[in-house]
Amino acid sequence: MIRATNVSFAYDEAQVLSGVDLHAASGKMVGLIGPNGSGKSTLLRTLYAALRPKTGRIQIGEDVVSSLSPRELPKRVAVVAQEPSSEAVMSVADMVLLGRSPHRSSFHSYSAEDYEIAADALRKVGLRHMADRRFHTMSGGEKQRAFIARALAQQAEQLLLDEPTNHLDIHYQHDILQLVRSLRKTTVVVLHDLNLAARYCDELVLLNHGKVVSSGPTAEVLVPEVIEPVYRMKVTTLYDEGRLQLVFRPLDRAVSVDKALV
Ligand SMILES: Nc1ncnc2c1ncn2[C@@H]1O[C@H](COP(=O)(O)OP(=O)(O)OP(=O)(O)O)[C@@H](O)[C@H]1O
Repeated sequence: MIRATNVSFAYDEAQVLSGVDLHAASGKMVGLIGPNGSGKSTLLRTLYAALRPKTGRIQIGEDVVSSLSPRELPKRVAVVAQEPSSEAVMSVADMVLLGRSPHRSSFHSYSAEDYEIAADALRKVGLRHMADRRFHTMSGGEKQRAFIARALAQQAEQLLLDEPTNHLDIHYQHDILQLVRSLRKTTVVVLHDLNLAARYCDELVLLNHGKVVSSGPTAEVLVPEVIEPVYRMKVTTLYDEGRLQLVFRPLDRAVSVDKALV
């Protein structure tokens, strides 16, 4: 379980989050959505204690996140963040094995079980055949899948993902989110694509200007009257094989300028 209660955060003087609440129940997948700059990544960083909120509280299960030691935290929470492209010369297998670091004791090498878990994680993201490749020679999409494999190898019950479908083609966007969903971990995932959010998330939290505009079951948040003013787009909802999908159209500029002048 992950719970953020009344979280506020500012970079220097600039207030970025104000009184944000988020709850991901055990085994549920919660999507964090909102326009550019609305505070999604900042909120995610507070969830894994990379940033300390000015006010409010973050709980992972029964524990306040700031009380977890640097060794305990990665056993509880695995993160796939927006990473700067790494030029580190290591094999894909070694990169994924890093996910096992929190589980091995200091000065001990990886166990046979660690290698098996890392191999299994690579298999799950479809990269087992690339285990010996140099990580820095992989494509953006392959790197992204390797980062997800590293998070899987961590075997944490909580999973935090910041735009995990970045760089992935349409097949792997769905493939990765299907995989994440099948894991039944407690997941908070930042997504820009509202149709991916519609398909894979149990619940959504919609941020705008650092505040929660709407939260709850996916189909209750993804309604035109909520989405249109936040994204400034015309939205039509439809059901494809029983699944909610959204179709977007730019607002008529003339109409929106007229409205702004009224
Ligand atoms: N390190 C930083 N120092 C100062 N301001 C920052 C920093 N990181 C982010 N910001 C600002 O905080 C606000 C929220 O940024 P954040 O990255 O959390 O938004 P986001 O919703 O994830 O955006 P995007 O969808 O564009 O990735 C933005 O105005 C951004 O410019």
